Amino acid sequence: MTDALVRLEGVSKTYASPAGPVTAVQDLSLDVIQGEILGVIGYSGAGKSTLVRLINALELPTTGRVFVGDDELTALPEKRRRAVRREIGMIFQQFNLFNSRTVAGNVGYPLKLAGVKQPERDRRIARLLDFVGLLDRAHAYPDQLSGGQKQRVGIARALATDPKLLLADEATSALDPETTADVLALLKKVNRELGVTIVVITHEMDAIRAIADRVAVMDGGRLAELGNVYDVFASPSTPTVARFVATVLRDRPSAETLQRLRASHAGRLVTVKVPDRRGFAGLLASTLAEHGVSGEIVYGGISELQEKPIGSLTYELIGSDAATDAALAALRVNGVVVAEEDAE
Ligand SMILES: Nc1ncnc2c1ncn2[C@@H]1O[C@H](COP(=O)(O)OP(=O)(O)OP(=O)(O)O)[C@@H](O)[C@H]1O
Repeated sequence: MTDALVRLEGVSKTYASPAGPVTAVQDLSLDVIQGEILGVIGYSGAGKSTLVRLINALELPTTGRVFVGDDELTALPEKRRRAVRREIGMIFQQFNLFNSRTVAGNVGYPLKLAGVKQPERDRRIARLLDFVGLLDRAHAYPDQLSGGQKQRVGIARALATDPKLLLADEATSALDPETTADVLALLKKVNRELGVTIVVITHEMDAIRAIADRVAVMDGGRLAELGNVYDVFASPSTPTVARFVATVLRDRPSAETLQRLRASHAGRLVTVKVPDRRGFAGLLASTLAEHGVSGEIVYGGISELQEKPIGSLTYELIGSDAATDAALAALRVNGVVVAEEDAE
């Protein structure tokens, strides 16, 4: 295989259900590249969990092929598939810790299963707990820990057997925003310092924005979009993707906001996308001035994604209709993406 650690080729999964067959994943082809953090996002029912179960060999596809490393899961006997599964780290929304075992006991469990003996086991547990910042809680029990600490234990346990691949299934969905940020930062450290390839399954675009290199958007079991996170955020190609992006960037005024803006601004409301290049503000100001149009920012903002600016600004433009049209046309010619907000 090339630089893909996971490869899905034309994968579909159909479940039998009392109401008839349900196709959870449909004709999905996707590579997870060695060393990347791939975000997989989609609304509930989009097929994300099924995708996880197909990658970790808990399910076999109805059609298509799945490769992990050099193994074609779809061609392996169940016993060998189980061995591949043990080499994949998993973390879950509900942490899935043993409440009757200490933190050290939870982290050491996969090592015990793998036959790692004392004192090597203790050494590895200490190293893992140090990595996730919980060395001082080794003897605590899960119910003495916060949600974020529990997920750190989950991450340490998932790393115990030195996996090349970590699957995080809604790993931060049960956490508050601050704790989510900490856990995402830890996942990034796992990726950058240990070289572990990570697939982050989530319905939260914020998580994708924070750590993913690329994002796959699933919609109705299909791959709606796959690309570099900045590109997908900057130019979403389908309405589903645009809705996800809007949840994070909140860069276009909502219908209610627009109504309020209209009540206090009589001019034409126009939103421009902030491009990833310098000189944009100057170009905008000079183009408007040339056409005798004045502009005032009434909504929007600029933030950063993958160290590049992203966002949009809504202007109220005041000038004659003809002059405003000419100014907008000139901006478009110069590559500025301009959208006139609808009257409603
Ligand atoms: N074992 C199963 N038997 C029957 N239908 C299933 C089974 N597992 C999943 N489905 C159906 O397949 C579709 C995709 O489910 P899946 O759990 O993969 O989506 P998801 O994106 O992970 O959603 P959520 O975020 O709600 O978990 C849904 O319509 C679901 O009802």
